[in-house]
Amino acid sequence: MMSVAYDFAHSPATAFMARPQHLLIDGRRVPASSGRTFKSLNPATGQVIATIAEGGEADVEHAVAAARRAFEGPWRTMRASERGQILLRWADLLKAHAEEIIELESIDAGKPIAATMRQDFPAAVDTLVYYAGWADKISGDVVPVRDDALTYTVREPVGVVAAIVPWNFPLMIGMWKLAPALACGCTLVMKPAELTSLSALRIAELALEAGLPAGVFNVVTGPGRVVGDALVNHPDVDKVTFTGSPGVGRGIMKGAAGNFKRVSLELGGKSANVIFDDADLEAASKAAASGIFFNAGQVCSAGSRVLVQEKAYDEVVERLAARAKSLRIGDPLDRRTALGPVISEKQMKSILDYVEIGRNEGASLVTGGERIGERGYFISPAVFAGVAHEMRISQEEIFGPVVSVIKFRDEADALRIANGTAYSLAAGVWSRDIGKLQRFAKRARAGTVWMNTYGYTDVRLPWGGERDSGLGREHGTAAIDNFTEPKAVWMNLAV
Ligand SMILES: NC(=O)C1=CN([C@@H]2O[C@H](COP(=O)(O)OP(=O)(O)OC[C@H]3O[C@@H](n4cnc5c(N)ncnc54)[C@H](O)[C@@H]3O)[C@@H](O)[C@H]2O)C=CC1
Ligand SMILES: CCCCCC(=O)O
Repeated sequence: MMSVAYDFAHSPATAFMARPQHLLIDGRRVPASSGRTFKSLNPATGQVIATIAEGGEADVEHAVAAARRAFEGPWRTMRASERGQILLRWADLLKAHAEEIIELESIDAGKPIAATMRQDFPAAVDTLVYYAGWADKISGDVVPVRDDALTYTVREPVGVVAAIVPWNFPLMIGMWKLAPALACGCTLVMKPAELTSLSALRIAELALEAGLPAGVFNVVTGPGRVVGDALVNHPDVDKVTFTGSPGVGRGIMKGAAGNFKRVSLELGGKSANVIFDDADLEAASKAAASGIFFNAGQVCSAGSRVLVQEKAYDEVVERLAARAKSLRIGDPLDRRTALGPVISEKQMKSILDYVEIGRNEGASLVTGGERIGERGYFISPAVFAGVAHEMRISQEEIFGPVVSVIKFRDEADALRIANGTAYSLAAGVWSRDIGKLQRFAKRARAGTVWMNTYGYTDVRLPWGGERDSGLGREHGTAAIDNFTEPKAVWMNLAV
């Protein structure tokens, strides 16, 4: 899709970033009411790449009002098949602008461009096409209750949705929220993470080109504690769909109580990747390395704990360290790069603090865990061995390229450790014994379990967890339930 000789300096993405990045409300790019802006930095260089409108409460008010008008007007009254056609046209436009969008996302989020091309962009388009197909297939049932009545159900769009998106997969996770909500007939106000606003603004422009009516999809950029908070507390927002930290998630649940708006939360993770000593250790170690170092470990379902049975422990530690040392670290726009920077100086310091914590707790740092260079936010991939289950680096989400390798005795011990954190988003298990695999999957507290593989997601399967990993599920039919409300109808047939 993108040749190595691609000229980024004169690319459409560079031209887009050079424009003042206004909000997108009611079909128009408008400056923030306050006129204030903030700078967006390239995590690979620390340099300013764009000037973004800093939305505030007044802008949220305008956006929610526009979304309400669009919901009560063109979008809800449009034929569902026509909604689906618009979403398909949007998908075609995204594909026609693939290079620009991939470049934008890679620069803005510091993502290795080969990964954005292979994972983020295709997953976003697949999600949009999948839910475009759903648009005219959301139906209820006729439920025969009594002879003198016609009783049936319908599923109706929940209304105006606030979508609050994190910085680790802005395009993909943003589309996980956008596509089903729009297919169900809802309208949205999206608040991208302030660190990664660009792809949301660009795809919103393309949605208008595809024929999405003004006001159906609005983007208000700006700080979470202002714009996000205003959306969560807004009385005319019917639903909040959020992906981010458990702390913010708790605040959202409290704010939503005002008008009992619906809430779905995709939060943190500290997923265990469990390797029994009868597993294919080469395959398991390779997948375990990808499971933590993909996206520089900034993945909620990252396999940040690798649990290894006693006999295989030293070999797996050795293999993981070798993989970590072999990763090509560098410019996200270089297709050969495997590991890019983490998202910000703040995140880099947080991760390096955890490396110190691990050392001070007595874990053994086998490799990595240091800042690379002075430019950008690069951290060498870290492998900790001798990690005890109770250590902070085994209990707390680091959200960076740091893996804790923990030894276990038997199946019961593996399950106890795997289930022994506040999270339950995902888990992996490796063995040649199908009984072990199934017994683990049956008891693992995880929304997703991978057997002899790790990390895959697909919009057709439910995604999410419980406790500090969230509330509810995204994807598949779960998303249709998220963005619609069932209504029962009784029609009297008595003469
Ligand atoms: N379960 C999942 O799929 C994912 C979960 N995460 C979790 O998110 C965290 C990393 O992402 P961050 O952006 O640092 O999380 P964050 O919670 O700080 O921010 C996420 C989003 O919430 C907004 N926000 C911040 N404060 C807010 C408030 N008071 N009210 C409303 N919105 C607010 C931010 O602007 C951003 O758009 C990690 O804890 C990670 O585990 C991240 C990605 C995926
Ligand atoms: C490729 C899988 C990414 C899932 C989104 C997350 O857990 O951060």
